Amino acid sequence: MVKVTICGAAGGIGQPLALLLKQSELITHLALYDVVNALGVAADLSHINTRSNVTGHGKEDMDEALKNAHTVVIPAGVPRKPGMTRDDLFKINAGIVRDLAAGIAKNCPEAHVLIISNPVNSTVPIVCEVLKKHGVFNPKKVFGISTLDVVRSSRFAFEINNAIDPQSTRVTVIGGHSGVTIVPVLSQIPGQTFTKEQLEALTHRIQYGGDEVVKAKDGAGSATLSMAHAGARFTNVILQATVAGKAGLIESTFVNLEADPESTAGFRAKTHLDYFAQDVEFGREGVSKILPLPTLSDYEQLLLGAAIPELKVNIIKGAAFITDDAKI
Ligand SMILES: NC(=O)C1=CN([C@@H]2O[C@H](COP(=O)(O)OP(=O)(O)OC[C@H]3O[C@@H](n4cnc5c(N)ncnc54)[C@H](O)[C@@H]3O)[C@@H](O)[C@H]2O)C=CC1
Ligand SMILES: O=C([O-])CC(=O)C(=O)O
Repeated sequence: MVKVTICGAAGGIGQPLALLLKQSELITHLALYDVVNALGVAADLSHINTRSNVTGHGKEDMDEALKNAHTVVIPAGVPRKPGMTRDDLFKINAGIVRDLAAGIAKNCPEAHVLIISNPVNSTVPIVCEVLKKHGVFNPKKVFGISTLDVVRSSRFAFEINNAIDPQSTRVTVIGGHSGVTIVPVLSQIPGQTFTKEQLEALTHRIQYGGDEVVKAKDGAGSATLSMAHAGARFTNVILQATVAGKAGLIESTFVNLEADPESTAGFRAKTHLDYFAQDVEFGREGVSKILPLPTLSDYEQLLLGAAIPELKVNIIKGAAFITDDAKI
């Protein structure tokens, strides 16, 4: 039995993500949890002729939705409106993610937890702290989904240089998932021939790709379809590695560096960061290896230098939200 639960399944991301995951041969049970309309979305999706069973779970049914899940994907929470930063979402989303993490600790403590809800740089530490409080934290199994930054990098690079195949070119994106904390390592794209101006414009567009969508949607939310694509891509990688046992799969993702203490010891000593987005190789248990940082150009070194202080503030804010007397 491979049960995948989506929390926030009736939302802008949740619905297309559920649709994409309904295509997966590796999922036997797709559980859709939301505080509104989960039953309707589940009934609709359940008519699609693939093998997985679909169940819908409303507000009072979180425990059943999460019970024995193999993987939990979390796009629950509010999206941005124009003029907001991702950090502005903390006020509402921190509490939502905290309560879902407590539900995971209780109902599926062994699950792989894939977090989409923003601000990812803070919501991932929140989930980890809650799981720690319940004594069930496994750093190899908690991931911030930063795949949309990777997807945008390949697509935007292709728009400048058509020789780069947008589907097969995987760009490493390190740091975090907001503004200057997003550091695309474009120097490592094979055959890249960007001018300095192109490189700077491309980097800026990737760092602020989310704002491009927020502005275009003009008050109706942020990226949903491209995020569902990115979320399904990452979830499928996790399932391929953990269920099908496929070796050698690599994606950039925001993780707790305790997932691979040996290979990250030097980086942690230098930066004092406990979380970072970096290329990860996956295995049966989740993180198999956090790969060493790729060689960075001088420009990318500067970007990393700018990312670290903001990342640190975001991480501390998330972890500090789960205090000793936090209601979990
Ligand atoms: N990691 C990334 O790259 C990206 C992250 N996001 C983030 O994803 C989140 C969701 O975005 P959208 O789907 O566009 O928002 P949305 O508002 O369309 O959907 C969110 C869903 O979460 C549900 N929800 C709220 N509280 C809940 C709770 N306690 N338990 C279960 N479900 C709950 C809502 O009822 C709603 O259906 C936002 O925080 C957004 O910033 C969005 C795009 C990219
Ligand atoms: O920009 C936002 O608020 C949503 C997001 O994380 C993205 O599109 O990268």
